[in-house]
Amino acid sequence: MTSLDLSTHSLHYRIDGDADGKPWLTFCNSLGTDLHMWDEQAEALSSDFRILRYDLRGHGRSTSPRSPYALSDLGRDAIALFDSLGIAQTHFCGLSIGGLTGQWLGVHASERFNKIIVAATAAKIGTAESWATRIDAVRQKGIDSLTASTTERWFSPAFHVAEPNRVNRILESFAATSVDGYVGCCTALADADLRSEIGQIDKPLLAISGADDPVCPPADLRAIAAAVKHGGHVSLPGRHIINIESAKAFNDAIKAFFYQ
Ligand SMILES: O=C(O)CCC(=O)CC(=O)O
Repeated sequence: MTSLDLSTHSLHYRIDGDADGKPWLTFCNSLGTDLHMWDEQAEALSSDFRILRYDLRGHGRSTSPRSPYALSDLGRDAIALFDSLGIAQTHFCGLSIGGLTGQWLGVHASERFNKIIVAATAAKIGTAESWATRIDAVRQKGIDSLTASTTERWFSPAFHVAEPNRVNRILESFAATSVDGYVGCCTALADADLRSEIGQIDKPLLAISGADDPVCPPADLRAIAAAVKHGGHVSLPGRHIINIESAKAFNDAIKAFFYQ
């Protein structure tokens, strides 16, 4: 297992693709998932990019520092990983809280990035109240108590019926998420509000929405694309975990963005 040890936690990561001068492309996962949510992107893109994927703190095989976390902590985790691997610049793709991390990085560490993709995210996700309710539920009843509602937000019923293995794989990563890590990321989400800052993002940015995403609807992604200096938006069929539900279209949109 490859991981970076920091003073309060360790970050598990994985690199795919050859080291022969190809540009770096970093993927950052969503709440309650792990780096395997990007398996279909890594497979499609690792001949063109050197792919770095990591598990958010408290997710997958990364350990959980004590909560609360701030969005800036998540951004600094990414920078620490780049520094330790000698990555001066990378493209970045993050979904939901991973996309919020991408926005924070675009504002606060623009020089480390080439192009940025943010998917199924917003400059502010949910409300302090909705996150407090989620934190109470997971603390009192455990992560499994959220599985049914999470599945409904993440995937269209038709996709679940057609692709049960792909859905079940990511639900296994959800079930394996530590309560501390999940709660810590919910605290970061409760406080994060980049609406007044994202206008500073000066790198090309592609915002990808799921047309039926009940968490971050297309209007949220359109707003990000409109706020940044060089933004574009595409909407794909599906709900929140759009890189899995519309994997081929997602990969095609990424390729078009990189090669345009
Ligand atoms: O997916 C995320 O990273 C946060 C947004 C959210 O509420 C995810 C979910 O539907 O559980």
